[in-house]
Amino acid sequence: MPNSTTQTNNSSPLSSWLTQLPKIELHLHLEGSLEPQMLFDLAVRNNVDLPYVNVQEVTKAFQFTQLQDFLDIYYQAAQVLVTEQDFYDLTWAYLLKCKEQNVLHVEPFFDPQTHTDRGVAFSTVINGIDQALTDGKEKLGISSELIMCFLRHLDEKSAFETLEQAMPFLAKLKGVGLDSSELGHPPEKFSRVFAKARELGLLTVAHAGEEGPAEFIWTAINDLKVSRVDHGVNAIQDPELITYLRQTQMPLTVCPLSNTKLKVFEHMQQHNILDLLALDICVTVNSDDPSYFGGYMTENFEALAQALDLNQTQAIKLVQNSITASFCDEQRKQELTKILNDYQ
Ligand code: HPA
Ligand SMILES: [Zn+2]
Repeated sequence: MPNSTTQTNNSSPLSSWLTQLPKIELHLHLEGSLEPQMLFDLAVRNNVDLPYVNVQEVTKAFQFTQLQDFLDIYYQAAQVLVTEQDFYDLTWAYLLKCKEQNVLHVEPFFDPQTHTDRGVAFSTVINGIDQALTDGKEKLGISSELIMCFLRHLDEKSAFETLEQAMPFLAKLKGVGLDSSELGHPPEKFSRVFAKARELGLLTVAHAGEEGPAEFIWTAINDLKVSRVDHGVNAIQDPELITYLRQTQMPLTVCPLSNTKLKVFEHMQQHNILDLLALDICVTVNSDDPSYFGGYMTENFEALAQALDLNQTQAIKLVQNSITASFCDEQRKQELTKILNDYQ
């Protein structure tokens, strides 16, 4: 156990302990796990023109410092995803990374409108992803639940059309979410489509309080009736909301490296995740868009260890929170809890 002055590095005891720590990921955009090499490989495979000629140029383009600049690049890169095999390969590569980092259960997001709006069939997207998740369960032992996100910069009509397209595939979906540009697009814009999704038996989550105000967290909870808030770090601006989150144990899926890359916090030392944990809020650690933000699950935990002296007790609590907040069944939750307890 490191003391408060211990600096971790990739070969420190804490670092290898964090790599082997059983983990759960609840906030991951599959399109955000598209690594530069796969981006180039798929561009060649599908004959898609990219504005970059090599990995160095991609790295240079990834120097964004706010959500919208990131999203512009993220949507452009997603254009290389065309066939069912592409969506399979993307998802499978993410699952292999999970295996490497002992991530045992995942609840990834995908953005169908990013693909259907350029002519890719909904079935192509979901079948490729679903087949990889099925194989991930069988061959890697990684359990999963899939969440379909609506793009909040698009209108309600487009979200309804997307839900309609999802109807034949409801058995492959656990829930719906809301992502993309937060400012100017409050959760209540999607109250009716979320109500319809709930009627269909889907759970709901929404990005809120990342760049947007605490008010958006309230409306995600009250209007969209979410089971978890994605990001939610701006809850700290509203003491009443903090009390509510503690009393209800409403989970927040926090993404440390994403928040510093997009300047929600200037430096990791200023990140509030451990303050929220100390306040007994159900915070969890997640990677968001790992190929854009500098790391997967282990790197996010490591960043907290380096900047905020995260200790083993806190890390275990963060994973336990993820198990509690997950959408898997009780039996799987018990299995995951046992694996975590055996690790301690
Ligand atoms: O961090 C995010 N915020 C909003 N939308 C997103 N889509 C992918 N990543 C994000
Ligand atoms: Zn996100």
